[in-house]
Amino acid sequence: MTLLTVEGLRVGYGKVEVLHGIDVTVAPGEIVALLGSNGAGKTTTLRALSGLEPLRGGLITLDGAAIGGMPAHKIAALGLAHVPERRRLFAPLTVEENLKLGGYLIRSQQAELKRRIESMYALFPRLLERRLQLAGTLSGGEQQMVAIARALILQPKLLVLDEPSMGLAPLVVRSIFAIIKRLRDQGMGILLVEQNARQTLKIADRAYVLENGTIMLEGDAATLAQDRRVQAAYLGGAAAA
Ligand SMILES: Nc1ncnc2c1ncn2[C@@H]1O[C@H](COP(=O)(O)OP(=O)(O)OP(=O)(O)O)[C@@H](O)[C@H]1O
Repeated sequence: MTLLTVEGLRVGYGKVEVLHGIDVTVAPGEIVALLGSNGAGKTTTLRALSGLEPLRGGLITLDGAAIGGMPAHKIAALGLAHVPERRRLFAPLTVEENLKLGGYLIRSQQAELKRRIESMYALFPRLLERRLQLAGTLSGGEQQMVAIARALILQPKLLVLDEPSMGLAPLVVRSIFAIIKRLRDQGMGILLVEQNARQTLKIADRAYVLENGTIMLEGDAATLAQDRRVQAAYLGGAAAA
């Protein structure tokens, strides 16, 4: 069964086409990595899936619903949650206020929203300790936890994450990746954009390598980690440990 199907996705900015017809699938309970160097089109792909960039061509299906071209809030309501690059929290608001904003689509159901926020504190106990702290004063790792928790409030089927490890210490990256694995094990589909190819290929089930808006390689993550082209371009030339 496929949760997300992307076929022939084309996106551009002005006169420049950035994605030249890419195909991606994600199954429930699967971590799929999207790797590629700077400017390859990874962020653009995630933004197009979430309805934040208009499509120039292609089909996107989420759990059987054609979502390509829908407005972002409708796509979110159908079960796709996006954790954007650099987290984009509301810095002058508290942790809890940020989580409440994540639940905007269920804001009329106060008891349910409260229950879901409590479940986020169970997943990220650190956020319970910091619930009244302003998001802008949190550490980078704590901010990433808020960004993920905020996306999870709507109980998505598919979570797309844009470089969650960016700027974080290795220990913090490990704990964020452990949470991502846990979500996968609960049946969520995960599409993960990362520059940190070595660690990402260790937790991913499958991966795609995007270069200049085209998928150059795809396959199961363990096989790609052994691929000489992937090792040369993304793993510093060394065999993946
Ligand atoms: N708003 C925009 N307007 C014009 N060009 C853009 C815009 N956003 C991205 N681009 C261009 O589209 C291309 C793909 O960018 P994108 O951010 O998707 O790449 P990326 O793979 O996520 O790179 P990085 O790893 O550096 O974040 C780049 O050439 C970039 O300059």
